Amino acid sequence: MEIGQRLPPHSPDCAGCGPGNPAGLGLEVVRTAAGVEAVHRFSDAQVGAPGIAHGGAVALAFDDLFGFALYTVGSLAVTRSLTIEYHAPFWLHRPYTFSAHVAQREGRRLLLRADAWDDAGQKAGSAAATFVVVSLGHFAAGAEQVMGRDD
Ligand SMILES: CCCCCCCCCCCC(=O)SCCNC(=O)CCNC(=O)[C@H](O)C(C)(C)COP(=O)(O)OP(=O)(O)OC[C@H]1O[C@@H](n2cnc3c(N)ncnc32)[C@H](O)[C@@H]1OP(=O)(O)O
Repeated sequence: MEIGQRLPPHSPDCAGCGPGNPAGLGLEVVRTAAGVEAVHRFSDAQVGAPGIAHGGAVALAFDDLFGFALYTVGSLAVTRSLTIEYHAPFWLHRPYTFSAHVAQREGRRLLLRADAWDDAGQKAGSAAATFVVVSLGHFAAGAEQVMGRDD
C-alpha cells in the first residue's frame, strides 16, 4: 500500500464505506504515512439535532476508519470497545478530516486512536478503540446468512 492510495471498501454494502449502500456514509479512505485518513461531510441523512450530525453517525465514521487502519498491520479484527470524545459539534455539509492509526498491539488486542478536524483546523472529535484479532471464520456465519436469504 502506497501513501495516498485509496483503500477498498470493507464490503460493497458496508454502512461506513460501501459504495452500494445509499444509507451509508460512503467514506473514501486513503493510506497515510501514519495510518489512514478520510475527508467526510455529513449529510441530512445523518442529522441529529438540527444542522448537526448525529453522534452515532460520527461514531460510525470513527469505527469504520479504524476498520481501515487494520490494513496497515495486515490483521483481521473487530471492535470490542469504542470511546468517542465529542469536542465540538460536527456540522452538516462541512468537511471533516478523520485520521486513524494503530497505536499499540498486545497479543490479540489492537489499540487504535483517531482524531477529526474541521476545515479551520479545530479538533472536533477523537476516538480510541480496542479491536480483537479474529480469524476469517469469524465472518463465516454472517456470510452464510446473507447468501441463504431470499427476501
Ligand atoms: C470478510 C472480511 C471482512 C472484514 C471487515 C472488517 C470490518 C471492520 C468494520 C468496522 C469494525 C466493526 O464494525 S466490527 C463489528 C462490531 N464488533 C463485533 O461484532 C464484535 C463482537 N464481539 C465478538 O465477536 C467477540 O467479543 C470478540 C471476537 C471481539 C472477542 O471474543 P473472544 O475471541 O472470545 O476474545 P476474548 O477472550 O473475549 O478477548 C480477547 C482478548 O481481548 C481482551 N479484551 C476483551 N475486551 C477488552 C476490552 N474492552 N479492552 C481491552 N482488552 C479487552 C481479553 O482480555 C483478551 O485478552 P488476552 O486473553 O488475549 O490477552
